[in-house]
Amino acid sequence: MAFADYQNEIYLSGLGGVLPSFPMDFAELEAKARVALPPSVWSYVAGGAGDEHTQRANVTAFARWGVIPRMFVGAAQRELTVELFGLMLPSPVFLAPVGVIGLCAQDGHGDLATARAAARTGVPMFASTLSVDPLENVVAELGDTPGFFQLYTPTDRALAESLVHRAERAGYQGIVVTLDTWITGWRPRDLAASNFPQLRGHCLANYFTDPVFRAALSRPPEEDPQSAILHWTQVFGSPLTWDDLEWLRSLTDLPLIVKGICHPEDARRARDGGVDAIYCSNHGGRQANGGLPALDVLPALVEAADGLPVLFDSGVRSGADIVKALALGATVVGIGRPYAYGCALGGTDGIVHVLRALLAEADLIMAVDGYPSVDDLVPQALQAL
Ligand SMILES: Cc1cc2nc3c(=O)[nH]c(=O)nc-3n(C[C@H](O)[C@H](O)[C@H](O)COP(=O)(O)O)c2cc1C
Ligand SMILES: O=C(O)C(=O)c1ccccc1
Repeated sequence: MAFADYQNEIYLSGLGGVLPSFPMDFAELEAKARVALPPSVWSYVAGGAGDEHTQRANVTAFARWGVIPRMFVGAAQRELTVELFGLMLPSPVFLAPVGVIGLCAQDGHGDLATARAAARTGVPMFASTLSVDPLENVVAELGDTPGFFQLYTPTDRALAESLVHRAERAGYQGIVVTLDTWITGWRPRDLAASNFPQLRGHCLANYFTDPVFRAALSRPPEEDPQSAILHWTQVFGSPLTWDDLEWLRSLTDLPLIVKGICHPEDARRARDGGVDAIYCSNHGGRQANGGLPALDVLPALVEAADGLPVLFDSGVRSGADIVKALALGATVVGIGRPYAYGCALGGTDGIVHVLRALLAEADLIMAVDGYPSVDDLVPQALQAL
């Protein structure tokens, strides 16, 4: 079934008198999620660093590129499958790690909702360290769809090892180490409301169930959550240096991906240090304001990665954005806030809708513009505006 078929499904349902239950564009999705989410979750998810200039720039960067239409191509069938670490993925997108996705679902189990959406669409899930449900329970919902575990490297190396080995045993297919969030960026929306979900004990299940984390506490988290939260603040983030890469690499034989890379020299060094993929991202502008849009650094990173896969996220809001990121060299493209909003509106169904809508649009652009496969999406398919 082609991704574009979602369009036919929607029109056919309309002929039967059934209108779509979910928004068809990002602006409406965001507006409805704002109403659906508790204010504290909304501000955490929607907000970013500083005056959110970088967050907006991530989005507007896409508008500076245009896809050049080609005719007489006859792109009746499109090929959107991609290969990543020997896995055949049905589409070139993935669900980026979103730490509070658990809180976005009406039932408070958004990590499970995301895993079920991944299972239904074949879109891989990158499961955050910060989840409502433990990583073992999340991967159990994925069926045959691959899961990757995103690690926030704790200061306690034994805890890092424990988390990675749990992820391996549970069946994750790779480890993503996020480098840009060992400390929290300056986030005015959250500061104004003194709102930081983890400090209220949310999304800490992976720590509270971890034997190494628990061994460091004098009383278990179930009896004394405040002390457990305090301990979490002490171990959460480690300011890694290049000297730590060898240790990170030694933690697992699974594919190792480093997230938050924005400089070609960092991509080269990570490559030399033995990582399996580079993940180009500025964390959706949540960490440091005043930075470059992630899309603008992508081409140089792809060149520096020298054949290693390059994962990309930050600012993807439409199928057109997916097409452009692929053309600029991304191997796979990460969806962030849009699926959190889908989760807010309809749990698993809402996330499945967001993914299907994004993929249908990408597929239809490839059909209309004459780029029948992901391999045809090269920089020459775009013109800078
Ligand atoms: C609410 C929220 C929580 C996030 N939590 C994590 C996380 O736990 N780990 C991580 O590596 N990235 C996290 N991210 C960053 C995303 O993986 C991704 O880089 C970002 O959402 C991309 O920007 P966009 O959503 O604006 O497209 C989070 C993003 C949001 C919006
Ligand atoms: O909110 C985030 O983006 C996030 O991933 C995070 C997690 C822990 C501390 C600070 C930020």
